[in-house]
Amino acid sequence: MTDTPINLDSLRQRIDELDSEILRLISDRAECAKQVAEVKTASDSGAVFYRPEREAQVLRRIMELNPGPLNSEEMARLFREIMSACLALEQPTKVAYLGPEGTFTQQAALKHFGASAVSMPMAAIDEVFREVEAGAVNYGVVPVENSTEGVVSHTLDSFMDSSIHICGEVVLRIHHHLLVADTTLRDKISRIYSHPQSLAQCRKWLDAHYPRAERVPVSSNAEAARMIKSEWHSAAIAGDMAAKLYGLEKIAEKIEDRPDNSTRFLIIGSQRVPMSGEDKTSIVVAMRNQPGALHDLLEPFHRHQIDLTRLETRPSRTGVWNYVFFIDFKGHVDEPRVAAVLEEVRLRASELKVLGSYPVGVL
Ligand SMILES: O=C(O)C(=O)C[C@]1(C(=O)O)C=C[C@@H](O)C=C1
Repeated sequence: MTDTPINLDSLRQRIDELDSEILRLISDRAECAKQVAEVKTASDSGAVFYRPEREAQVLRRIMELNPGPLNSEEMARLFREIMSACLALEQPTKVAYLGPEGTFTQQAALKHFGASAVSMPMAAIDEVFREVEAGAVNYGVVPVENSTEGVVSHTLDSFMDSSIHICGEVVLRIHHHLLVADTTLRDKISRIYSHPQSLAQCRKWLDAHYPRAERVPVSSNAEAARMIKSEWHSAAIAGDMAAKLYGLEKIAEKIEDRPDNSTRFLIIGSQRVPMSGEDKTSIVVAMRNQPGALHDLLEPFHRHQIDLTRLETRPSRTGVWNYVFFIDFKGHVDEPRVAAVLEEVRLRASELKVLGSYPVGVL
């Protein structure tokens, strides 16, 4: 063998050299981002620093180019953080989310904006909307649908009376754990706290393992985690963030009934987002209460071969129109075929509101 033997010292020396190179490259990138901010500020008095379409393109490109051995999601997560830090140099980004601290919505905000954004918990979904509308924060994060439990109706209702746009989406795998405090008597658990949706998502597991424990619904998983600190006979169902925040121990992990349990969150803001190349559009449509209304609404989508990804019906609160449909489909309002469909739908509907076109979630 002619190869020099590889030893720990020489490998670490190589890692040091690479780190120096990475450090220089990240610093160069950050300098570039600062210059981008100057260009944006010079060309527009109301400069918009966060660009969801560009971020989606950067992450998709990285995932495509990734040579391994790190997997593409992992690599994108690293770049997510680099971009988050670069954006913070341009402008500190304030993000309101449905709190309290430790909820899955906070985890979604972190996943989407990275750790350099400043995230602020709000007590209710409409408060998140209000903070964004008032300009007190730059963006908001709210849950919209869960794969097991369905739609979050508060969020859909909030869109009906708001001028807010959807700027992005993020999908989070939801893993629930049974948590206890160090003072909990584990063989005496008689009460289990959690958000009603989480209790529902773990119903079968609870039936099998704690059939006699009282299930107590509370306003959030994080609140459940906080409450059990002072009750020796209680446990909570919550996620990793809440467990860490309140220093709780997981006595059973991933107890959700469906392994593919996930929640989709929306990023809301006041800007319209240009095309990223792989986009979705959300609209809300009111139709007259007459036979065939749903068919009339969907027919143009079918004819123009536009993929619907979600269709939700909500009772109209005005009383005049009985049907209000929330529709998500693939495509962006700036694409001619999407514009054509929306023109047709506008003629058939009594009201049509485009909630936003935004990049399909990358991470
Ligand atoms: O390209 C831009 O507009 C930038 O501001 C740069 C950058 C980046 O770091 O790549 C940072 C923030 C934006 O949200 C998008 C991208």
